[in-house]
Amino acid sequence: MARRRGARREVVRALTADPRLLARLAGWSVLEAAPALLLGQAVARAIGDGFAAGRPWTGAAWLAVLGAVWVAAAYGARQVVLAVAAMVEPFRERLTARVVAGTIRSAAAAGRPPGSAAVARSTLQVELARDALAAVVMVVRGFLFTAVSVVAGLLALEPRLLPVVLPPFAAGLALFALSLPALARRQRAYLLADERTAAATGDVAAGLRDITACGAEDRAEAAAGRAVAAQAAAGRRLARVTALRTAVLAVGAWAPVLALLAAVPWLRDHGVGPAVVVGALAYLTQSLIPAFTGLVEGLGVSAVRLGVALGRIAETAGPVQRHALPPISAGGDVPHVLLHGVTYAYGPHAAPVVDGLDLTVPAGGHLAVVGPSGIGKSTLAALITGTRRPGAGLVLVGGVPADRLDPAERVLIPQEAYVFAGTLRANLCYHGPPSVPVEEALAAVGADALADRLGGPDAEIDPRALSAGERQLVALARAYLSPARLVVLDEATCHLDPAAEARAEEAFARRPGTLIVIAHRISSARRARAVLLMDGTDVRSGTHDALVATAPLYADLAGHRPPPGRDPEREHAR
Ligand SMILES: Nc1ncnc2c1ncn2[C@@H]1O[C@H](COP(=O)(O)OP(=O)(O)OP(=O)(O)O)[C@@H](O)[C@H]1O
Repeated sequence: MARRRGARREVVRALTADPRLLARLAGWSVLEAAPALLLGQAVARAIGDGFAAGRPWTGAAWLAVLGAVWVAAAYGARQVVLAVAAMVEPFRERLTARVVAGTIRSAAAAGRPPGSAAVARSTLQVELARDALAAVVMVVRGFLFTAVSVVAGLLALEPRLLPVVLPPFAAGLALFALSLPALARRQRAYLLADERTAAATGDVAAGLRDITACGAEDRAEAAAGRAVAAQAAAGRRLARVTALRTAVLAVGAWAPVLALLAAVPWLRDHGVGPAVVVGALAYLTQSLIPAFTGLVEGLGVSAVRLGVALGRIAETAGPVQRHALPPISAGGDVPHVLLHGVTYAYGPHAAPVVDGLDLTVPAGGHLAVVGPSGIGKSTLAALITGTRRPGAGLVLVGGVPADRLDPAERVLIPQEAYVFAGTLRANLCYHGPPSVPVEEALAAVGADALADRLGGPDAEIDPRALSAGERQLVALARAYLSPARLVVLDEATCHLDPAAEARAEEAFARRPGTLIVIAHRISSARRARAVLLMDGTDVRSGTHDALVATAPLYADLAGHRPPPGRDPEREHAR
C-alpha cells in the first residue's frame, strides 16, 4: 500500500514539481483553446454583421480572423505537447530508477545477477505509465480549457444562452463523475482479463511442443478457454457501463444543443437573432462536444491504464511483503527459496496437502524432500516452481512470488522426462544458449556414453527409441545447461540405477545455484545438505543424521529400523 502511494506521489510530483512548467503549459493551453473562445463569436459576427447584412467583406474578414486564430492555436498545440513531454519525461526517469533499483535489490537478495528480462518488463510498465499520464494530462487539460473558453465565449456572445445550455451540460458532467468509479473498475477488470488471456495463449504457444509431447492438449485448451471466457464476461460487464457513457454523452453533450434549439422562440422574444443562435451552435458542436467526448472516452481508459501500470511498478519497486516474514535461517544465509504459512488444497472442500508450511532454502543450498507416496512432495515442487499458487501464504524465489518468477530462473524436471524428435543438441539447448559446452554437461550428468551411442550432439534422435532412463539423462543434461538458478528434480532420476542417480545429483550439487531434490531413494537425502521430511501435518527438517536420531519415520525410511518387508533403499512404497 505504501509503495502504491509512493508511485502515486510520483504522479503528483510530476504535475506540480515545476511551477514554471505548469504556467507555460497553462499559457500554451490558452492559445490552443483560443478558437474555442472565438469560434461562436466569429461565426455570429460573420453572419450577423457580414453576410446577412449584405457586407460580405466583413463576413469574410471575421472568418479570416478565425482562420488566423486556428493557425496560432496549432502552434499552441505543438507547444502544449512539448510542455506535457517535459512534465512526464522526468516522471518516467524517476520511475525507471525506482524499478531498476527494486529489481537489483530483489536479485541481490537472491544472490544472482539481475535478469534483463525482469528489468525490460518493469521498464515497459514505466513506458505505459508515462504514456497514460501524458494522455490523462492532455485530455483533462484540453477539456478544462475548452469548457472555460466556451462558457466565456457564450457569455460574451449572449448571457441569456448560459441558463439554457449550462444546466444539461452540468448534469452530464455530474453523471460522468458518478459513473467514473464503476467505469474505471470494470475497465481495469477487462484490462487485467485481457492480459491474462494474452499470457494464457502466449504460454500455450510457447509450450506447444511440450503440450503435444505430454498429451496435455485438453488441459491447455481448458486453461486458455477459462481465460477467454473470463475476458468475455469482463467485456460484457464493461459494455453495460459503457452504455452509461452513451447516456452521459447524450445528457452532457447533446441535451445542451436540444435545449438551445428549444429555447429559440424564447431567445427570439428577447431579441436574440439567428446569427447568435448559429454562433452558439458552433460553440457547442465544434468545441464543447468534442472536448467533452474526449474527456468521457479518454479519461476512463487512460486513468485506468495509469492506475494498473503504477500498481505493477509498485510491486516491482520494492520487496513484496504481504505477510510478516519468518526469521531468516540461522547462519545469515540469504534465502533463495522462502515459503511462509503455505497452504494448498486440490479443491475448496479437500483437505490441504500442504498446510501452513514454513521453509527456507539458502542460495546455493541443496535440499532433499522425502516422505511417503502421495504425501504432497510433487505438490510442493509445483508450488516452489510457481506452477501452482498457494491457497494461503507466500512462496518467494529470489524475493519474487514464485508464480511471477522469470521462467528462465528455474527449471523443474518431472519424473516422466520428455524428449522431442530433433537433434540431441536441440533437445539440450531448449532453455536457451548453453552456458557451458554441451559435451561438458553430458559428461557431468553421466549422459556422455548415451550421446556417443546416439551419434553425438548433432545426431537426430527418436524419442520412442529411448528408454525412460535415457530420456531422464537427456532431460538432466538439458536442465544442467539451462540458465536457471533454481533446479527442482521431482524424482527425475527414478529410472536410473543408484550409481547413475548419484552421479547426476552430484553434478547438480556442484553446479552453481540452488538444488531441491524430491527424493526417490534415501541415498538422495544422505547427499543433501538439508532434508525436509513430509509426513502429513508433521513436517520436519534437519540434516540426515539429525532426522535419523529424532524422526522415527525417517529412521525407518533410512533403513535404520526397517519394518518387515521394506526395501531400505526405496523409501516410497509405490
Ligand atoms: N491434480 C490433482 N487433483 C487432485 N488431487 C491431486 C492432484 N494431484 C495430486 N493430488 C493428490 O494430492 C496428494 C499429494 O500428491 P503429490 O503428487 O503431491 O504427492 P507425492 O508425495 O509427490 O506423491 P508421489 O511420491 O507418489 O509422487 C495425493 O493425495 C494426490 O492424490
